[in-house]
Amino acid sequence: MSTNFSSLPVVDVSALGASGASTQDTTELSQKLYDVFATTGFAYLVNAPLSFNHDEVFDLTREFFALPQDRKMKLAKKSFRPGHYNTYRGYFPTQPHLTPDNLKEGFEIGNPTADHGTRIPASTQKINISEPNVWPDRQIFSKQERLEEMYNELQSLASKLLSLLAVPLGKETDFFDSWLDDSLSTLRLLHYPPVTQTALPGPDEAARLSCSPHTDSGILTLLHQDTTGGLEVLNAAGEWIAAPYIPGSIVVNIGDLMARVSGSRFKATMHRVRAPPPKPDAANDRFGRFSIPFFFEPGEACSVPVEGDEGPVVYGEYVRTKMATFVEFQEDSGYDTAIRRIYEPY
Ligand SMILES: O=C(O)CCC(=O)C(=O)O
Ligand SMILES: [Fe+2]
Repeated sequence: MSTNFSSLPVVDVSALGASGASTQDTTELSQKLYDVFATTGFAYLVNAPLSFNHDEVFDLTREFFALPQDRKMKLAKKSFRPGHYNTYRGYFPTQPHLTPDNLKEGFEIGNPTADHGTRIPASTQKINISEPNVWPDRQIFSKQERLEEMYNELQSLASKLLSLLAVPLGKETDFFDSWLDDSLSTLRLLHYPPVTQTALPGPDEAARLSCSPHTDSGILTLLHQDTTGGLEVLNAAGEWIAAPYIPGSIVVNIGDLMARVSGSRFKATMHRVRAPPPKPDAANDRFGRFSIPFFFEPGEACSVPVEGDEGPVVYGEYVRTKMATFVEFQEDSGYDTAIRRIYEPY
């Protein structure tokens, strides 16, 4: 359980980009990160060393989601299109036939430079977590290379943050290095469509959500969110604290695995997203909220030592156990039949 915070701390990470950062700057940053992960479990990072800004990242996201639905569905995971080979990477559509508090579509990519030649073939595994990425044709989506660069930069930023946590956690400085061999990190573009004004709750009604309360499962998450707002984080008193957009910031939070590795010193804090209201110029802008979480994860074969537990966790097995409970990863999500029922009733 996190502490009783009323807002999220802001951490300046400029020391990560400066080639001449002093040892003192790095030690201070490392202590600061330890403190926020041990209290709120969530923070805003500012001055991160990235080559892209929010405008670029959200223009690219918009370009992807503006593709015609049939082009996006060509990239759909097998659970939505049984004839497809991709089980883990690719597109997932909104699922209005399921609970309404998870209304989102997304596109997920893994390590663009991974060597897929030596991996277990998809046919022997229900979910192939190390499969290659799938992409739209370059003629209809021009930003594949840029997204791959973003993935690599976020992986590098997350790796630097992780390495700073080794010493305050009482580990050797290179403790986490081997974790990142064949890392399974995921970059996920997300679009939460707007809900109608009438579907939004009144002042005394429960929040209408587009992402239900959860903790993230991996090491840590780096999140770009647009200006819409709606992200909320649960404090120890059981209050949902708003985490609005802060210009130029990235939200960071601890995942379940890292909380276990730290012997519960770090907090994997519960969070959720409120449904976005319609845009004032809805006639010209049909989109709701965009966000881009980057889930930083170890390699499939990584043996993760968790404190106070029965033994190390092999990361690939951990992911598969979790995935088996997610409806979008069932062999047949019911998407095709249910969507036909909703849109083609006769
Ligand atoms: O969209 C957001 O702000 C948060 C998304 C999130 O928590 C997730 O995908 O795990
Ligand atoms: Fe999350």
